[in-house]
Amino acid sequence: MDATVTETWVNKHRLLYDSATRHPFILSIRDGSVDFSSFKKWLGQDYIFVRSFVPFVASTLMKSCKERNDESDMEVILGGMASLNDEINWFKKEASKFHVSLTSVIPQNANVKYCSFLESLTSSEVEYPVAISVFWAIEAVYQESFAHCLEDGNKIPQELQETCERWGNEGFGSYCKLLRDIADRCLQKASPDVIAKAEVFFLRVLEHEVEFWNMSVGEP
Ligand SMILES: Cc1ncc(CN)c(N)n1
Repeated sequence: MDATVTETWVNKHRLLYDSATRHPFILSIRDGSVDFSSFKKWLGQDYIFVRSFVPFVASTLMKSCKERNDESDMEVILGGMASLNDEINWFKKEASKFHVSLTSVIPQNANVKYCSFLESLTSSEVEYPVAISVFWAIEAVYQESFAHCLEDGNKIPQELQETCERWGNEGFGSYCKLLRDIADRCLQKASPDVIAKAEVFFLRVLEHEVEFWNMSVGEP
């Protein structure tokens, strides 16, 4: 069988894809050497990110409703919104466990840039295949990263086990696969221009994800 569009992208951009999904921060969680102050920094910044992610997902849901497409798209995206609601509550719980005050987190440069990138994609001018591909890529990076942490031989600190399971669990993996199938189905029917645009945005997601991890391990 021919490779799907997203498979082609991942293979073609393997180096960047691996930089996003096998980042030193993730590897340090897996091997237990993680610096807890980096983890706390990531926690506070990611809470802000997830709150900005919600309007983007809502705009993707709107685009899906306007398209004449498979009815199940709506359910999958709606399920994604519900899982983001859980994610927000989880961040609040985790922040209080780690004594991180979410109200005093100052968004760092990489986060601000990533959030404004997402905001630009909420425009109705951005085509559904582009938006759904971006949505898949964002979720897939976390799924692949944390699933890697959980693979055999890990030395995840006990306090971070739940974090890895949140995105590395099988259910989240199946949800990402559904998003990927939707993206591939839309891309298959899209014009060459739209496919090319979606690929560029896929690469930008990977770059933003790398910068986000870098920010978590960086100073201050
Ligand atoms: C930066 C980032 N990327 C992805 C996810 C997964 N929703 C997240 N929480 N944060």
